[in-house]
Amino acid sequence: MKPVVSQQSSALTGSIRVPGDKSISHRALMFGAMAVGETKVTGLLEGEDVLCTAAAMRSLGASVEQCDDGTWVIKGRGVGGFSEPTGVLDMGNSGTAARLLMGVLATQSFTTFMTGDASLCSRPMERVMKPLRPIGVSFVSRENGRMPIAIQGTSAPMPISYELPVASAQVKSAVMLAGLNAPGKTTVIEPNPSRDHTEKMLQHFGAEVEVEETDKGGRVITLTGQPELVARDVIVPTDPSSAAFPVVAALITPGSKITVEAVGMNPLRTGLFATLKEMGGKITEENVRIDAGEEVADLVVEYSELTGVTVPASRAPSMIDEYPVLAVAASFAKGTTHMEGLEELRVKESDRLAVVVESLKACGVDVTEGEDFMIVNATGEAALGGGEIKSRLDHRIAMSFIVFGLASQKPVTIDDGSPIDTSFPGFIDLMNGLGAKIS
Ligand SMILES: O=C(O)C1=C[C@@H](OP(=O)(O)O)[C@@H](O)[C@H](O)C1
Ligand SMILES: C=C(OP(=O)(O)O)C(=O)O
Repeated sequence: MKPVVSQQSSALTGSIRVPGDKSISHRALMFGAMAVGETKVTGLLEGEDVLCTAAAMRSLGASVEQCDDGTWVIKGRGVGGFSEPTGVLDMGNSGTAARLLMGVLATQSFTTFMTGDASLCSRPMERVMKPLRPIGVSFVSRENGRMPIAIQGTSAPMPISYELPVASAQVKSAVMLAGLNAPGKTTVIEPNPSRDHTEKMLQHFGAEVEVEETDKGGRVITLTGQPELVARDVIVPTDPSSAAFPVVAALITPGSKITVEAVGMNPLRTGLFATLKEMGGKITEENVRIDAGEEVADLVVEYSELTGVTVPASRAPSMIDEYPVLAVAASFAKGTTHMEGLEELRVKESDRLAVVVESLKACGVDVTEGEDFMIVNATGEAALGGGEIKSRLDHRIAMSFIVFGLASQKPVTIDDGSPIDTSFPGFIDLMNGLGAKIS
């Protein structure tokens, strides 16, 4: 346990760069390990979640090394070429690592055992097992589809077509990764588009992936199986989900003006920035460019008097990990912020809906919890603070309430800041470099 105290800070100023994108980093390691040749990755997030993926790839027979200049080099095994690991794969705290790997392992003709920490072992895996079974794989899990699990991969995979019942890039990616090693075409239909890093990066590695928009705003993704993936260099952009914390911190801490450089601006990831602008947040995108196929911009952010808004459910997939920190921004805004379509928050590292509501209440905020919505009422004055927050193995809860404490009247205490290392190593030092008072 690493307790953290966050105190009212004077204006945040300066320029920072947050670490690499977590979603893209996992995929770069996995796809590099399935490609033929040597893949070089720059800007990889060296957070615990991604390091679990690196360790899993090594256990499956790929070579994954970090060079002195910070580049990661992966020597891949080909799409169906992994070897049976001798031990249990430990995916730590990472839902993305576990679920994407279940897709990869579904078509490897051996049995893999997989586990994770207490948070990951409480998260639903049936959502991935259900579409994968018709491909030919079988699973043994704890009750209710919880990890640890055993994955008995098939040597004769069948391609499938699957319509996602929830907007989940992890489920979409698991099906696509299983389809990679099946003959013929695998199709995933998503009613509401989720992050498209798997589609983009598989194309980058030479796979045939077609994406069609439907009349109703959904997407049909078709992958042609059994391509030879060819090693490619990957430049990982910085993570908009990590940029979210300094951005909200600057918006709510009076007098602040900061620049967050080279933020990944994939349109399926930027729902939070759109929402904060609607609330009156002064966020300017400068130097907008395309870096290695992903959109990137420098964000200049100034303290702003925010106003409450209604955030529609349709926006949830593009900001699914950002609701905890949006709820913090809403606590310093004038009026009511109504967030809808939040059912997926209940199955993240913690039940983020319940934990955010409980933590906001501990900090004196007027908040209402519904089955799939949250309403925050605030006056626009500095929120009270003073709460003692339990981070519950959830990095985003820890960082969100550290940000809260920077602008609240009383300090906020977090019982354990160590989960932050899963996605944002160096977070506290980076924030303190801007003038934050976090100890
Ligand atoms: O595919 C990904 O990289 C991710 C997808 C999202 O999860 P779901 O697929 O469960 O929505 C997100 O919450 C997670 O942080 C990363
Ligand atoms: C939900 C998250 O990640 P994962 O599902 O990979 O654990 C997150 O980073 O907020």
